[in-house]
Amino acid sequence: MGYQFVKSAAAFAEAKEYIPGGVNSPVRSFRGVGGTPPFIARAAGSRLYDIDGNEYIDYVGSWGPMILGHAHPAVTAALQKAVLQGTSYGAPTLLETELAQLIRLAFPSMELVRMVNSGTEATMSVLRLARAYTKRSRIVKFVGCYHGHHDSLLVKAGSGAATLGVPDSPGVPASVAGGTISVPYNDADTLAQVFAQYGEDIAAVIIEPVAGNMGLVPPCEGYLQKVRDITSSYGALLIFDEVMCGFRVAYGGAQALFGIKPDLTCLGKVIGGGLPVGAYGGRRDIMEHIAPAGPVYQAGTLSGNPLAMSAGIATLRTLTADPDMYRKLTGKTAALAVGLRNQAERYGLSLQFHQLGSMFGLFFTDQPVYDYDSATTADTEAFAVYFHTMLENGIYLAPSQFEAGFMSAAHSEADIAATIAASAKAFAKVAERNRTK
Ligand SMILES: N[C@H](C=O)CCC(=O)O
Repeated sequence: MGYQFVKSAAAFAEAKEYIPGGVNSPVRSFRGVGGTPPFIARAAGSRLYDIDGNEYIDYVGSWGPMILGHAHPAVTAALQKAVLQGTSYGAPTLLETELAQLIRLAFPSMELVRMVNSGTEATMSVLRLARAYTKRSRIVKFVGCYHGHHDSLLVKAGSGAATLGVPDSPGVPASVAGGTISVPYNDADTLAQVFAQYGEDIAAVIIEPVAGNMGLVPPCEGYLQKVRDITSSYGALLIFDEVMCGFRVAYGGAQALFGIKPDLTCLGKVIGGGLPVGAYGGRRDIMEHIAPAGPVYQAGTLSGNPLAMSAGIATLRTLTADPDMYRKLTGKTAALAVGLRNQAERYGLSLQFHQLGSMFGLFFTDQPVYDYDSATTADTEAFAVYFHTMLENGIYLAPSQFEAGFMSAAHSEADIAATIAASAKAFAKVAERNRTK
């Protein structure tokens, strides 16, 4: 008997009566691949369990935060301890300073750190800061990079927006979007041209240094240094959005991996251990413009929430307790990459498989993928066939090839072998579909 989604289908129908599209974030609806999203009942280690009783090896990891796996004992113990002491105070705690210290140890460029509640909030706040600090108005972003859903950055966005084909959402005022210039990722020449034209009015460049929201697209060699040089020469700030790749491609994120020092950095996901959190930080002279140290207003009732801080601290301390943690994460992800590539080759499929640290991405195209346009040469129908075959064989992937996959410390060699075996079946189906279409 294969996987059944009877209870999930009923739950989805009921959810649509109360929640727009039945979900609280569009990508969860499976709109890009079709079908019913499994409603999840619980998770442990590398596994998800849905309300129909199906079990999955999970490579979504709640879209990145679950680097230790689900319900890791260190995280659940920290949460159990914290919850008994109250869930929110709206007042300073020692936990906030402790997490800020851990973040600065990992990301020395973040001399001061402000906690917020999501990655969107971090990128939204950091743009206000950049505009205030530089007294300039324009922002540059990269086509296909996604920095959350606030107005200034929901312009040529990746993630759910690209998946759904609505890169510019209705409701984003033209006057706001007009202040954001979008340029292709991995193309330093176009960035230089934009600066030649608008450089005196560009407050900041915001970039996912490893683009995880158009699938996984790493920077070309030397590219980030060029972006750093261009921004510095015009006095614009360089903002690394490491919400996704921070603590993923290396403990110190892309800035440690590639040796580039941004002026400001945004974090989220891993630093909350699965609870809602975000953070931004950077050069002290810039961050001291944030209220109450300075005049740039930004606030939050739940910012620095003790549960989120506790889960984040437990996660970062567990990550550093094992000196071999990142070598193992990278090794497992590489083993998955090799296995998938071999299976794809066996079925005569041309795929682009990218991997960096514990992140990976897979594109059904024979073209090299280095930016949004090349990513969208990928065959989304082939991906949908692959995705559903994987799901029905117990492998839970992001329901879009324009989203990265994530390995966790909890994934075992047996999990990886099972994933490669399921991929053989899925690639066979894609090859069959290609023959008959
Ligand atoms: N790519 C998005 C965030 O990282 C996926 C999560 C979402 O949109 O719900």
